[in-house]
Amino acid sequence: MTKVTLYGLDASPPVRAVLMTLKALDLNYDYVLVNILAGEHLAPHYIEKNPQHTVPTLEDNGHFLWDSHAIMPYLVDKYAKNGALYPKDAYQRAIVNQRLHFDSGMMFIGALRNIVRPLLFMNETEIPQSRINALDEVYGFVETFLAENDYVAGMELTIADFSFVSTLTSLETFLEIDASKYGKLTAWLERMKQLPYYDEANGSGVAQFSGLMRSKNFTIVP
Ligand SMILES: N[C@@H](CCC(=O)N[C@@H](CS)C(=O)NCC(=O)O)C(=O)O
Repeated sequence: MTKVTLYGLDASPPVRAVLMTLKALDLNYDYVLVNILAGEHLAPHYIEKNPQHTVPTLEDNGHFLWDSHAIMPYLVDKYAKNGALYPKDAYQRAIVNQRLHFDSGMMFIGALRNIVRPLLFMNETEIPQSRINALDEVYGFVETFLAENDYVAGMELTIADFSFVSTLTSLETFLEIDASKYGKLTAWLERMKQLPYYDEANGSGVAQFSGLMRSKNFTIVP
């Protein structure tokens, strides 16, 4: 029987995106905690697996792969009974890829990491308002993606939804999603929360993330 190993911790958004994929595919997996807050990702045995020392990392049959945006397509291509989560049609797949790049570059690095890294690793407690404004811009883009779609890359659930929901629910720690302004985004979030594996794969981890951030007693400054 197939068994893969995921290295990570629940507070990490890209780890949660991979957890949602594993659950959606109903795959057997081992989960190895890598506590990046305690520096465990810098241990030589972890760097041997992933020299970029990020979480998540996937181990499959002696092979190592990192970056959630590479891991999720791999899992679907290799293990899904059907390709719905990562469509085979070239155009549909390209749309999913575009969304994955949007998450990777604009939402995760451009918006979230810009806020989180100084709080967690540089002992800063003030967040410039301009970084919060970047979140509003992101919410606006996602609202546009959802204008005529039930899910972020079309009418069907895909791995792009897993990336988006893990990042967006984390961004909410810093800027609430205003339902009157972002109706489609709010409705999609509710749809995602109905998934049977949502709480286990994303809900509890995002609560940990949010608690950790709030423990830094940050303030937003002009
Ligand atoms: N694009 C990567 C981002 C991975 C990432 O930056 N993870 C953070 C935790 S959320 C991390 O491992 N930080 C520790 C480090 O960069 O050394 C992905 O989607 O997997």
